[in-house]
Amino acid sequence: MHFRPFSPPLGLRGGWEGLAIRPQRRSLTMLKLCDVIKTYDGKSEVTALTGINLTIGIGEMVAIMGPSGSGKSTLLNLLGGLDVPTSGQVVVAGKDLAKENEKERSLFRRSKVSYIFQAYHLMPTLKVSQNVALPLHLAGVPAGEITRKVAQVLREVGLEGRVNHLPDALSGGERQRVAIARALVTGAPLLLADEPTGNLDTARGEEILNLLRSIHREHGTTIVMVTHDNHAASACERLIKLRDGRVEGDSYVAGGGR
Ligand SMILES: Nc1ncnc2c1ncn2[C@@H]1O[C@H](COP(=O)(O)OP(=O)(O)OP(=O)(O)O)[C@@H](O)[C@H]1O
Repeated sequence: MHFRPFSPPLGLRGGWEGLAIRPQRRSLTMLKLCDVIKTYDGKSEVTALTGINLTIGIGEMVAIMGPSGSGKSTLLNLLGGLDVPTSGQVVVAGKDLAKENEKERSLFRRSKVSYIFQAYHLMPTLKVSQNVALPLHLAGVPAGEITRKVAQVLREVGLEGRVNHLPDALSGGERQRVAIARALVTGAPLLLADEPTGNLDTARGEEILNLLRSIHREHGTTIVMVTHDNHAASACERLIKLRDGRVEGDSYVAGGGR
């Protein structure tokens, strides 16, 4: 991978915010973290994140890497509103999530954030089309609209021939494509991915990365992906490295995200 150092060029002393490969989107902020600290209470207190400051623009595709225990999952949980910081601010799509109650955060998550995971997390007793339809049913979308949207996203991920299969009858790559279709169907502007290629062989992993890149390009979805894999990270435009709960590096990837 070739990284461009993450420092503003002359004339952009205010920072990267506003600098754009596609300026109409990048000038707007999707995620902003200010002085974020996250500690977990237990027998002894663990500080998982310590003083994170980060801005991610609308339409960016970002990889988060770091050793085990460096705080990647904790960060992803905060970005998705699944957890709140111990102190500091996490603003997602203009909303300070710590100021919302659990019900408001849950409604916010449903419309703005979608997830994919290493282990797919599909409902084993539901067919492909039913798995993909689930978030729309939960949101009370009318049946006709659900049928149309599900067919559309299944076409987009190349699974139109698998609508009536159960997850068990699919390959790992196909299961991840179902999970991506389920993420896509709500039209959420932020997609959080936790090791999305972690269970796949190289070829299947490449297909998933290509699909994510295409979603990012076609829909302008902001994608934040935790990964241990350098190759997966190079599919992104920007790499944020965590170590010991801090941002150790933040750089743009030459040719990433294309
Ligand atoms: N619910 C929790 N309670 C207590 N400590 C936790 C909890 N979740 C995470 N931690 C601790 O916080 C630190 C950061 O954990 P986190 O899971 O965010 O790291 P990670 O970079 O995602 O690790 P991995 O790559 O192994 O998944 C670790 O020291 C972990 O043990």
